[in-house]
Amino acid sequence: MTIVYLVRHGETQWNAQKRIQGQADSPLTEEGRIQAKQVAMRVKNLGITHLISSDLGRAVETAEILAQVLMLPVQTDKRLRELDMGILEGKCVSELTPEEDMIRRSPLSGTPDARIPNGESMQELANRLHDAIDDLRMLPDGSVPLLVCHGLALGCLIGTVMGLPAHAPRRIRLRNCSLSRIDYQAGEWLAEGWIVETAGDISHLESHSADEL
Ligand SMILES: O=C(O)[C@@H](CO)OP(=O)(O)O
Repeated sequence: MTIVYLVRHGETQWNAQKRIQGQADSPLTEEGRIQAKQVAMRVKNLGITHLISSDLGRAVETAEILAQVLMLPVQTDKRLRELDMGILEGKCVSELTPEEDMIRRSPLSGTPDARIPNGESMQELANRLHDAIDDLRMLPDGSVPLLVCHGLALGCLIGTVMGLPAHAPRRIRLRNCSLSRIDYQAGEWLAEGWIVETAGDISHLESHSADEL
């Protein structure tokens, strides 16, 4: 069985301002760095063997804090990036026009093939994420990778592992530095494939952690 831990990056300046990042970026806040240290302590004794991060700065910054505790190098994989949110990246949610807000919600509200102009669809996001996790099955036996990734990306990954379509409305909360786990099971009793063990656990965080936009 392959075990994969999933961590959403720590709080960023734009998360705190409710400004849309997507594949744009902003640095962690002080709170975000504290969250990263707390999740690092949580996973310290879980036998993590590989630390793989989205190549966006906020994920790498979180992964580097984990790396100091886990004493592992950080590898990056651009397939773990957040949903490309096209023309809305850099905008504050509170400043969106009603039309822009409708566009923002469209990929998250059950509309197949919806995409923010110049962005990507949830199915395209799901495809690259599943390619990334399927590659993890090629790691040597006993490997336990931890991925540092993003809110919409992890929500889509967990939803699709559970059999929901990529465009299904979001029904899971993934706060900054929440911890999730998926396993690849190949036993006789249960359907072969990825299964969700834990999603969105924040019991290791000592103060407020923000939900996604
Ligand atoms: O891109 C963003 O602004 C948010 C969307 O939820 O994602 P994350 O902060 O997890 O990268």
